[in-house]
Amino acid sequence: MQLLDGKLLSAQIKQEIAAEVAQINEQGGKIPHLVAILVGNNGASETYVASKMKNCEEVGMHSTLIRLDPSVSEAELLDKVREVNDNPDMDGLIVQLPLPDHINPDRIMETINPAKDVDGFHPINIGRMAKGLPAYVSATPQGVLEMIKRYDIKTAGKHCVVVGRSQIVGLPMSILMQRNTYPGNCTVTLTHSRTQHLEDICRSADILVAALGKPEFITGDMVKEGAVVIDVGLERVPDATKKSGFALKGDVKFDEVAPKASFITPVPGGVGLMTICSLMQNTLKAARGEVYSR
Ligand SMILES: NC(=O)C1=CN([C@@H]2O[C@H](COP(=O)(O)OP(=O)(O)OC[C@H]3O[C@@H](n4cnc5c(N)ncnc54)[C@H](OP(=O)(O)O)[C@@H]3O)[C@@H](O)[C@H]2O)C=CC1
Ligand SMILES: Nc1nc(=O)c2c([nH]1)NC[C@@H]1CN(c3ccc(C(=O)N[C@@H](CCC(=O)O)C(=O)O)cc3)C=[N+]21
Repeated sequence: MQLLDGKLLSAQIKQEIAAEVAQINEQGGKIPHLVAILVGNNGASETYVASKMKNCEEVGMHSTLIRLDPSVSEAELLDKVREVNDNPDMDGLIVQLPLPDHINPDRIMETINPAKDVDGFHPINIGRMAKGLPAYVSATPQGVLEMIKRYDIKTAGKHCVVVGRSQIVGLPMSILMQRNTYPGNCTVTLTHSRTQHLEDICRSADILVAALGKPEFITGDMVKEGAVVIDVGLERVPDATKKSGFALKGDVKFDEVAPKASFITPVPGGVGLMTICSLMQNTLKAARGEVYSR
């Protein structure tokens, strides 16, 4: 079993990004600037957004956090999004999910300028990604692809099973893995809560991507010997022995699954760190006008 080490990879990628930002700086170019909008004060969201901002600063990029009250109206949030769209200094914009129930996330995502949509959530980016055209790719699936590439994992002809069909993780993951490029060329099965015989389908996976948000759902008996196991799940479960009062759990029961897997991601220290790297890579592309010229 080999660990897919998100800590190691993300440190390497951050060095690469830092070198590129330094070069831009020397040449008097535009320093990439990522903006995050955080509505309310959900504990997990606070942590992730803070980490995104901190990572940007560490690689020499600019970052701005816009905090809004949970009672903010959809119209006010849309105005903020348009303000960032219109600010030429701001290259990338993420609106942290989940949003309060009174705000329609689709309306927000459709209002973000696709050229600044470093999350890859705008329908234009999802459509372009599906067609294999230049696009911002959803950060988590892009981070998973980067891991597969950097560990030189073979994907052509393999059966890839994705558990979970969310628009931000499972669905784009399945589209990317079936494309006619590396990493891809898999035969993909996309599963969800209505899937029958899920255990059997998981057992037939050469590459298993768990993104359902149910702590330790994937057990040892659901995994084939030698499978590549990617755990996207990240849940806070109460744990009195921890100072924070919670432990972080993935969707995979690591102790049971790891001995059977050829490669496996840990949680924490796996996919989450790669997600942040993807956001910074996308922001760099945005500042350079690589995907869309601005
Ligand atoms: N590491 C990272 O960077 C990131 C981690 N995450 C984590 O990944 C997990 C998934 O997040 P997200 O995609 O947003 O989740 P969602 O809750 O949006 O989607 C969950 C998906 O899993 C499916 N599902 C739920 N229960 C089952 C089940 N018992 N069997 C099969 N499928 C099931 C749902 O099916 P249905 O469609 O039928 O409801 C749905 O498609 C979470 O733990 C989240 O915290 C998320 C984003 C980034
Ligand atoms: N618009 C938007 N874009 C997102 O990219 C987005 C989002 N909304 N909503 C929530 C999910 C979740 N997400 C993570 C980011 C970093 C870690 C991460 O850094 N994880 C570390 C540390 C975990 C910890 O210590 O809490 C790890 O897994 O090792 C995890 C999860 C981005 N998301």
